[in-house]
Amino acid sequence: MLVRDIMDLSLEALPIVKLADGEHYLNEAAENFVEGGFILVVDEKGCLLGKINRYNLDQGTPAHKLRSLIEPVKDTILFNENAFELVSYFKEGNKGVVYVIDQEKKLIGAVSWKNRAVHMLSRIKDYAPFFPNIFDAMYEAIIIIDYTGTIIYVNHAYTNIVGVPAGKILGKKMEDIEPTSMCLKVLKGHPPVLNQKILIESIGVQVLANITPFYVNGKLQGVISVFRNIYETINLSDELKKMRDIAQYLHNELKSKDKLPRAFNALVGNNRYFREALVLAATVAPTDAVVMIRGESGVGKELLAEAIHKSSSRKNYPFIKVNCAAIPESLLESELFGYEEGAFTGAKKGGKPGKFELAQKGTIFLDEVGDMSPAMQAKLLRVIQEKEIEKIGGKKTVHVDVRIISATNKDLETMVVKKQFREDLYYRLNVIPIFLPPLKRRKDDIPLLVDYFLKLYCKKHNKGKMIVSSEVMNIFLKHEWPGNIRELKNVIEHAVILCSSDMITTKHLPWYLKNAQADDIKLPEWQKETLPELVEKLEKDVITRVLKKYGNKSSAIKALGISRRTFYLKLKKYQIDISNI
Ligand SMILES: Nc1ncnc2c1ncn2[C@@H]1O[C@H](COP(=O)(O)OP(=O)(O)OP(=O)(O)O)[C@@H](O)[C@H]1O
Repeated sequence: MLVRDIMDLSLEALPIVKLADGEHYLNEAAENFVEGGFILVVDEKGCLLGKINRYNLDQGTPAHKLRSLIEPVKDTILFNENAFELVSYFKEGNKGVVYVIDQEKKLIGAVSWKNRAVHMLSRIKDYAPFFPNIFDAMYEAIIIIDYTGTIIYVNHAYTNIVGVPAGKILGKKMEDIEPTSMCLKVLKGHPPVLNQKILIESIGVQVLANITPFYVNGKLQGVISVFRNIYETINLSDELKKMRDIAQYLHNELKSKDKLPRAFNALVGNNRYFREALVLAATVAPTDAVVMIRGESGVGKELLAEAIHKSSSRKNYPFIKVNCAAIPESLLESELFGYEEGAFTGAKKGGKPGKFELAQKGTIFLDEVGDMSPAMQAKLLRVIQEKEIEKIGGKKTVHVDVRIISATNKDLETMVVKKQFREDLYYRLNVIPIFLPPLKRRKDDIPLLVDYFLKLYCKKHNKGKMIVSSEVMNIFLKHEWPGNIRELKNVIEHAVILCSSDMITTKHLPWYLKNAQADDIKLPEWQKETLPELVEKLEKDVITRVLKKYGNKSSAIKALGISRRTFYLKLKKYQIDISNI
């Protein structure tokens, strides 16, 4: 430790008189320094010239007179000196201050005998007996050689990393153990080594080392080498790289989050694959591209379609949804294209506009598009190609300017191969496919979604803040969520309505989730018995029941599908008394 590291009196705090150009200036500290004692004298460069007794000095004393009053300052120490030099000075009973100067004698500051670090350092010798324990606790290997090149110390980590017991090398010359050792080179004047990869040739181990000489009273005493196994470092740097990749990924995530238009705020989730889908959707939203959203029921396809619409130039025009699976085949055409008055019996007066017409300048969302009949597929293809519709019973065509977003849960590719879905329509609709992952593939989002829906439904049902118990959260995390986010949303609403406290517990869950939990609890009880024990129990139970059901042995043997001999053996084994049957 260097003196500069423990200096406690700064230059400004010292009473200084500066001599310059035949004049002198007292610094602020010196002007307030009214009591007896010494004022330090420096030249115009700040070099320490000596000290003057305060009583011999006042503002009016001419500069040339001051020089004759200067006495030498003995208590100085170099800025870069080892702090222990200073400690020994104070330990000798000296009180007061030691002035710190640099190589050019420029005054830098001072250390007072009240300095806390000085007092601590003066006690360090008390700790000296523990130094071996401290070094052995270190993760880095330490080896020390003295100025003759003799190995005087190695710690535990050294033995572990190098694999040589301390007893085999202590007291030996480094020259004999490792003639090419860097420690020897540093001892002979090679510059200190900092974080360098070094090969310990005698054992073929690569280490990352710091090797430095050490001095006492300015005299070289030896060299200390501190190193760690390079493989550890490689592992650490791999780890670091991984962390960097994660950080980069999160950074991109955040960036992409920032980039997502406001309409996407309705889609809650941070899962990587989910966010990637959103980023793609947000990118294509402002274009007029035809988008197909793929994913299981309840994953948020409609919500995403709406977000795309709301982030497009069509946002001030309608967003019309058509569920192609929910509308009977016979009605789908009139739903989509509308009809003229009198088109068929039962047709409304004045006719009816179709969804395409209603969506004029906006977006039509064709949900479950994979459920369309081949005839409807042909009609839809025509609308996409011609951008025109023909109303049922109508003679004219109507031009439509509508963006199409479709969605399906079906495996359209297989349907195309099996000729169940038109290939040309597939390519028209599937221009930009966006896949939304099912909830079971993004379970990391469950806590976030739970929180979101809790807030939503507590507000809707005028309830205070609620949380879910950890047991409930565990059930949620284990459940496979076949109904995806829709199911989770419903479960939370169900629980919020039933819960009258501030914590949702298992009793507020729908029965099937409660059962999932019950199954889990039962399992360990079952497992108290071994499989053969359970099989025997079941066998006895089945034989007894079959006997009771048929009332006679021959029918029971037939129903059980076993031989007469096996049957009697089992009766004996399980001590089944047939006289009661
Ligand atoms: N990421 C999400 N954040 C918040 N709510 C969501 C999210 N995804 C879906 N939801 C909600 O879940 C419910 C189901 O979503 P949506 O109707 O969009 O799913 P879908 O995939 O279109 O389902 P289906 O195929 O059955 O029509 C909706 O109430 C929706 O608001």
